[in-house]
Amino acid sequence: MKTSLPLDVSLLEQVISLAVLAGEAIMPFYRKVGELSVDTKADCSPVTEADRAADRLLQRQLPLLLDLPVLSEETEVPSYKQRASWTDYWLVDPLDGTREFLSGSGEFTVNIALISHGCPVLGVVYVPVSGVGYGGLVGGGAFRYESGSLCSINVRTMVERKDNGEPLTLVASRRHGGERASLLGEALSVYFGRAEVKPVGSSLKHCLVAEGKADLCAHFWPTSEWDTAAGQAIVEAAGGLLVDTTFQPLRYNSKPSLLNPSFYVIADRDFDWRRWLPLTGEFLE
Ligand SMILES: Nc1ncnc2c1ncn2[C@@H]1O[C@H](COP(=O)(O)O)[C@@H](OP(=O)(O)O)[C@H]1O
Ligand SMILES: [Mg+2]
Repeated sequence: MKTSLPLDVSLLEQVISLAVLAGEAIMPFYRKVGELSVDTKADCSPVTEADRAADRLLQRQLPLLLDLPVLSEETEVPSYKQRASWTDYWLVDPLDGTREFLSGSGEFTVNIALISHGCPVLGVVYVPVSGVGYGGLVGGGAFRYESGSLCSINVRTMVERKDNGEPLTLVASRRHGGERASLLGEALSVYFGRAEVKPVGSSLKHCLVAEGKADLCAHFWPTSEWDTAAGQAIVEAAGGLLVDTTFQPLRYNSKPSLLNPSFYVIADRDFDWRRWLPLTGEFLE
């Protein structure tokens, strides 16, 4: 379905600027992370004042760019009846990877996506600790942001990977479903000679695929729609895919639950991954 939103690089740059501001709201808390009080949400995941500070900023600023509803991990989710009428909306995880934030690993991100007709059409993932960001306009290119400038990024093909002598690189959650990702890595190494499994927190996983540093991400643990939407836009804009285990792209706001199924992020969309990947995605550890 064609969107009527004014999608261009200027909008993407403005969203990146907001993600940078959200990062600036988070960083003072990160510098004194040992002193932060941590609350636990219904899904047992942690939340802190840093998540809430970034959320407040994005709730205020995003509608000034495009006056649309904002659905966020840190704000009460409207009923499905109410949400179902939305054609376009902002979908936000103000601090993705809160466990990584608390551990001090730096692998946490600000995720902002624009959804139109159930599909991510624009996405930004920003890493406050490094100051590096990623942006994607589906059909309009993907970019890496650093020190105020953007450069184009693309996924790598399996042939490019092989020609460069790189092992097949699989990224997976640092904390969830690790056993299953390791087994998949072992199985793939039988076919591809060498396969490395890299544990990475948050949506950085998707960005490593988008910028040609990884070939695959396998996520066999529940996530919510705000965890994947921005990364999906970036990966698709860079030429890749984010699909469920039947190889259908993830859709958004299409059911009462906001939980995603298991998914794969795929760099080379023309490679016959169906031959090599498990086609069931039960959330097994
Ligand atoms: N049981 C569960 N249900 C829903 N989402 C879950 C979950 N366990 C983990 N997640 C999501 O997975 C994200 C972390 O993914 P990863 O392990 O790949 O880094 C968390 O993001 P937050 O840190 O934003 O809460 C959280 O939203
Ligand atoms: Mg998250």
